[in-house]
Amino acid sequence: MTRRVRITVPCSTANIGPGFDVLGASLSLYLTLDVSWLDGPTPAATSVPVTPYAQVTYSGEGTKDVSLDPSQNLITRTALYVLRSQGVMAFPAQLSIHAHNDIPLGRGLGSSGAAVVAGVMLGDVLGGFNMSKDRMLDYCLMVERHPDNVAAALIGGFVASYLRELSPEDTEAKSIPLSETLDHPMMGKRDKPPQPPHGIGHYIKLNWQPEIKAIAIIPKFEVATAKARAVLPTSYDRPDVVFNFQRLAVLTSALGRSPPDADLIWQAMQDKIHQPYRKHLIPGLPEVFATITPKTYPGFLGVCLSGAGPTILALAVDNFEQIAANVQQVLKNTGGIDSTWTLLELEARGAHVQDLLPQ
Ligand SMILES: Nc1ncnc2c1ncn2[C@@H]1O[C@H](COP(=O)(O)OP(=O)(O)OP(=O)(O)O)[C@@H](O)[C@H]1O
Ligand SMILES: N[C@@H](CCO)C(=O)O
Repeated sequence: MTRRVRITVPCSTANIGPGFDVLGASLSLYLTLDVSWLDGPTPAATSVPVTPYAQVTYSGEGTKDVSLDPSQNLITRTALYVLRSQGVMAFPAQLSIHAHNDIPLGRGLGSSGAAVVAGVMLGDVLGGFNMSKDRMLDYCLMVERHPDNVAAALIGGFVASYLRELSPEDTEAKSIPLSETLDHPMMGKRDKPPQPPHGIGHYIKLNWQPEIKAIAIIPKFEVATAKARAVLPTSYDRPDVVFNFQRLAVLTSALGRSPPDADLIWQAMQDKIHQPYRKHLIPGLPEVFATITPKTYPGFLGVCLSGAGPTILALAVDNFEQIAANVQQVLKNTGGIDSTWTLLELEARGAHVQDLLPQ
């Protein structure tokens, strides 16, 4: 019998100023997969075709760039990793996947995190594994190593997360799939990749006042996360670390208070760990940070780089159009950068799978 499901994954903003690789919030832009396949016995390891087959179609953001080859596409590669690590060596028969993506790629809104979460959920549903979200997070962290985006996209809401320190054996197992499964031409292999260690990622949902909205000002160019991580130093001075700790502790509570305290939040969203090193990747960013304060716009709460950038995220309870227009103008005038903007809300639900009626 043909089975049909829809997988919905929200975008996410990571860091929110001082919470580098710690804080994430899922927001109301989505990647959806409409999936159908012939539900039946899974192929035995010895009878699998070397090349995985799935009919993949795609619309929305990234249509020109994203590969439709299931052995190249991040979503299908991740799904295959989940399946193969549990002994299911191929996709089911007559698998068809239509991805519709509203999350712009390489802009700091967690497009890769959403693709990884979608891939893990796809592998789970195709294999019928019924994994818990905690276990899915382990799988996500085998592919995307910082937990902030994937934890927020998977769980939903405003999320703080950390990675457990792994034993040497677990660390070894954790390093295998990335190199052997995703970065290598694994699709020709019949070996079963190792499963992730259990409990790699830990998280807690934090309160976020629903009146706080996220204005995403999205420059019309991409910054690859790998490039934006490569510019960061490998060690920091103690005053800079303490500066971030102090603000991070305050911010995790401040965004949950009503009414939000604009002065407290604006200060608490300052950062010395990643934004100063990334500013040359986004011309005009220092001017944006210097120009817009709670004094210049009532209702404005704070501003930061979204994830690794280049999107700028302004939090506010009012004056959304004016704040967005001001950021766009500063980016244009000082950096020569064109941008679009959109108003997003916290998405509390996180990634989910919906059964659809067979056609
Ligand atoms: N829907 C998708 N389908 C397939 N691959 C995708 C999809 N979305 C993103 N990717 C892959 O992820 C890459 C972008 O990842 P990158 O980490 O650089 O940016 P980001 O996730 O948008 O930003 P950030 O991590 O800062 O939030 C794309 O170039 C593409 O390879
Ligand atoms: N915490 C990550 C998020 C980007 O995916 C970073 O800032 O590099």
